[in-house]
Amino acid sequence: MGTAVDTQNMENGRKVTVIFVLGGPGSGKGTQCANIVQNFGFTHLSAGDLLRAEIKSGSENGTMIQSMIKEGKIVPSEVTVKLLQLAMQESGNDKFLIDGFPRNEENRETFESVTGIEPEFVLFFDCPEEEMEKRLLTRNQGREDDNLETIKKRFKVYMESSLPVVAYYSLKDKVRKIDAAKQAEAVFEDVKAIFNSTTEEWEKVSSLRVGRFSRETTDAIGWHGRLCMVNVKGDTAKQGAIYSAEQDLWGDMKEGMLSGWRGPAAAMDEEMIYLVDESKGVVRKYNEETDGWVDVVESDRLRGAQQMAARGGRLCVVCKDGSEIVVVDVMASPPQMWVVEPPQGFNVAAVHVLPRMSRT
Ligand SMILES: Nc1ncnc2c1ncn2[C@@H]1O[C@H](COP(=O)(O)OP(=O)(O)OP(=O)(O)O)[C@@H](O)[C@H]1O
Ligand SMILES: O=c1ccn([C@@H]2O[C@H](COP(=O)(O)O)[C@@H](O)[C@H]2O)c(=O)[nH]1
Repeated sequence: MGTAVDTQNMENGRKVTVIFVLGGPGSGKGTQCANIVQNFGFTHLSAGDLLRAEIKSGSENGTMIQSMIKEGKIVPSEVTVKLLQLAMQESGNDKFLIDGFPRNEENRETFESVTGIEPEFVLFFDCPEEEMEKRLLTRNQGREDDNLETIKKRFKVYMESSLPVVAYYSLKDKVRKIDAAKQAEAVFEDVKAIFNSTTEEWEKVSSLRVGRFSRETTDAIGWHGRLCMVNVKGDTAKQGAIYSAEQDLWGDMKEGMLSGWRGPAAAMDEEMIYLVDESKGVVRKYNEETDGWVDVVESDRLRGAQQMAARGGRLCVVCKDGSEIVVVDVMASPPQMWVVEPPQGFNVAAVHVLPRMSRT
């Protein structure tokens, strides 16, 4: 394990991420940790589960741990920290949810000083006592401590010893509080929002089959939750593939969509794909049912179109080497077109349409 000397959050030379998951007994920590593991690639280490496994293993500490758990008391820090360290080393992962620990200030100090690890943040499940009591009494997992007498003791220890740990991290702005009284699915929506906003990482998706796509210039367009990619925009032979984000699957692009992809393209609000046939100066839209492209409007101005953005019923097409943008209002009947020139001495390098662009 790392030490607190000069490395932080290092374990055997690798950087580790630790999130403490705290909350009262029965607040739903274990339930949500299972969801997080499935969605965000963490390893779940429940301190309580590790202690219970230690009892079962017949270790010399087993009897002491068992009586502490029965009384709802906190097992000495060195025992729990050792079990956590070992589990981290054995896991092979570098991202851990440590559930139900630290339970008091001494646990926290021991963990930080022994491992040199500080949590990325603390996920705190806030739940009223009556709700937690109801959940524990109906948990039905054969736990010796899920009886009213021990539950009351656990609540007392939680209030007196565990909440100060939450307060400590709160002062460090590390607490992410969750309303845990909601239905489990709704709680997970809130949990997801926290993880999505804090884990700024690229997630790997399934690979495109090797050789399917040559590494030429690629157009990639988001459309109905899919990503449509072609490797050449113009009139020449090209390859196309479609990735479904929901299924995490790549598939072939339909023949008509691919063969008609003859210039810059853009999806209007992810719904309708438009393109400009750069050699003919024709705006077309894609019809999924017929797998064909339908002419919308034609203009010499659009010949040689290079880039396009679409939003709010309008297309902005970069033409003439960036010296003009042709705006096409495809919602008007018939479609309207006008030219916007960049300031004198400037050329358009890229075009994006911000959400506030309106149709009026
Ligand atoms: N949001 C929820 N609404 C209703 N029941 C829930 C909810 N979340 C979990 N439960 C149920 O409540 C019980 C306790 O949940 P869980 O074991 O996840 O809590 P915990 O915080 O890990 O408890 P402990 O600290 O005692 O280990 C379980 O039976 C679980 O199925
Ligand atoms: O860090 C810890 C975690 C747990 N305990 C003891 O185990 C029981 C059950 O814990 P759960 O988190 O509910 O599974 C708890 O009441 C403590 O007695 C501990 O001492 N230290």
